[in-house]
Amino acid sequence: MAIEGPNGVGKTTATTLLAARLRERHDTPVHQTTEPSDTPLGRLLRSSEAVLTGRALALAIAADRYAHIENEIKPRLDAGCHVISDRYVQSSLVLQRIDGLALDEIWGYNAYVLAPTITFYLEDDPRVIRGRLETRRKLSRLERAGSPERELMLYGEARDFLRGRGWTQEVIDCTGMTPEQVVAAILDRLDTDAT
Ligand SMILES: Nc1ncnc2c1ncn2[C@@H]1O[C@H](COP(=O)(O)OP(=O)(O)O)[C@@H](O)[C@H]1O
Ligand SMILES: Cc1cn([C@H]2C[C@H](O)[C@@H](COP(=O)(O)OP(=O)(O)O)O2)c(=O)[nH]c1=O
Repeated sequence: MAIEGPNGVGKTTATTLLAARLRERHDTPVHQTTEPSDTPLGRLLRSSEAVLTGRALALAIAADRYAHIENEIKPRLDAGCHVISDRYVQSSLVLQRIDGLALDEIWGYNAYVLAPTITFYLEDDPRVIRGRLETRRKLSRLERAGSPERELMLYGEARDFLRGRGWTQEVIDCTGMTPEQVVAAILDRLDTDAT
């Protein structure tokens, strides 16, 4: 499954907590991962954002994603793990648009990825998200170029786009929720699907 949403909404917090709660509940192993991937290529991308922009970044991010799927996600799924990714294709459908690309072009680079069983989109009041970003010491180039309002809007468009392609998606309205409550809402939805 994938956890998505604007910078600062709480993706990493929720992904980590969700992995912990799933580990407590199930015998099935849980693998927590992130994009860009935790590999030399992923780390290179994170440190190159000033010089890697637009189409070059979109292609490099897509290459990292395909390698992530082949080398990490698929083998874990084949071994029977639950895999939770903090960011996935939808991040490209939002961030690469902020970087000047059209949705169709970005999708063209990502069209062969493995569709998640479900994607959770975290949303919150943009003022709350902005308040959190202001406490970060250093914002990335794309964090500075975008805004919580714009990212929320573009995530909505990404969702419409993927709905047309049959992807299973769920919005979690995190307004006023603690991380535990956010994860409880995700687990509720997973339990509903399981019954
Ligand atoms: N539900 C929440 N309520 C209050 N603060 C939160 C919540 N979720 C995350 N945070 C805090 O907000 C900040 C950004 O969270 P993070 O998980 O890093 O966001 P993201 O991965 O989406 O950029 C962190 O300081 C985190 O502790
Ligand atoms: C996953 C993904 C990341 N990125 C970029 C945005 C950021 O500059 C960088 C790192 O992502 P980000 O999640 O913001 O990093 P961190 O975990 O350090 O907060 O990768 C894209 O441009 N497109 C993508 O699809």
